[in-house]
Amino acid sequence: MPVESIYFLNPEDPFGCLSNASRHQVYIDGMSWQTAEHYFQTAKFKDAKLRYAIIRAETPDEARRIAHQHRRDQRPDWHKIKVGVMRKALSAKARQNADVRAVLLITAPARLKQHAKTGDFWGGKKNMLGKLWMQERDRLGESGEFDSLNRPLPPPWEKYPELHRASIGWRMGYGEAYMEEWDAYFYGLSPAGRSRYQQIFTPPKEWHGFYDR
Ligand SMILES: Nc1c(N[C@@H]2O[C@H](COP(=O)(O)O)[C@@H](O)[C@H]2O)[nH]c(=O)[nH]c1=O
Repeated sequence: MPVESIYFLNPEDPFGCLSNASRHQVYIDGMSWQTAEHYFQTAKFKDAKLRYAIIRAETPDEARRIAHQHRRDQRPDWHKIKVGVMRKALSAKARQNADVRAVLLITAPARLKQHAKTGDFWGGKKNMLGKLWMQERDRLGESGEFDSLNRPLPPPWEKYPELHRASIGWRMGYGEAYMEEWDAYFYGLSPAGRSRYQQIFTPPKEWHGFYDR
C-alpha cells in the first residue's frame, strides 16, 4: 500500500492546525504565547524591545512580518538553533492542545508535508516542518491508538485477496477467524480512528459498502 501524503499550510485548511499560524496558544519558557509562530519568530532576537513587539503582534503573520523586517538583527547563531526552537514549539503545541494532538495522531501513517509557496527548508524539498511533526507524532504515539493506526490490521480484501466477498471462506476457517479479529480491531478504534482507517483503505468495487454493514 503506498503511503499517502497530507499537506498543510493555511490554518483554515483541513489539517490546518499543523500550521504554526493556527490559533493555538503555547506555554513555553514560563509564559504563554498567542501562537507557535509568535514564539518561533520572537526566538530569533535578543533585543528586548523587538521581542516585545513580536510577542504583542496581533496576528501570526504580523509577528513574522516584523521578524523579517529586522532580519539583520537576528541572533548570529539562529540557523544553528532554529530546528530545536521549532521542535520545542510543535511539541508544546501538540501536548497542550487536545484538538491538535488528536488531528496529528489520526494522520498516521501518512507523510506530512508543509505545502510552502516559498522556501525549501520548512516545507518544499527539505520539509523540515513536516519531518518534525512526524517525529512528534511518533513520540506521542508510542502506545495507544496511534500504534493501532500506524500498524493497521489490513482489511479482509487485502489480507486474503483469494477470497471473494461472497465466499463461504469468510464464514468458516481462516477467513472467519480473521473477520472476527478485524471486527475487534476496527470497532476498538475511536470514531475518528475509524474514519481515518476508511480513508486509508478504500474498498475495491466488490467490497463497496463494507464499512456500512
Ligand atoms: N514557507 C511558508 C511559510 N513558512 C512558515 O514560516 C515560518 C518560518 O519561516 P521564517 O520566518 O522564514 O524563518 C514557519 O512557521 C514556517 O512554517 N508560511 C507561509 O504562510 N507560507 C509559506 O510559503
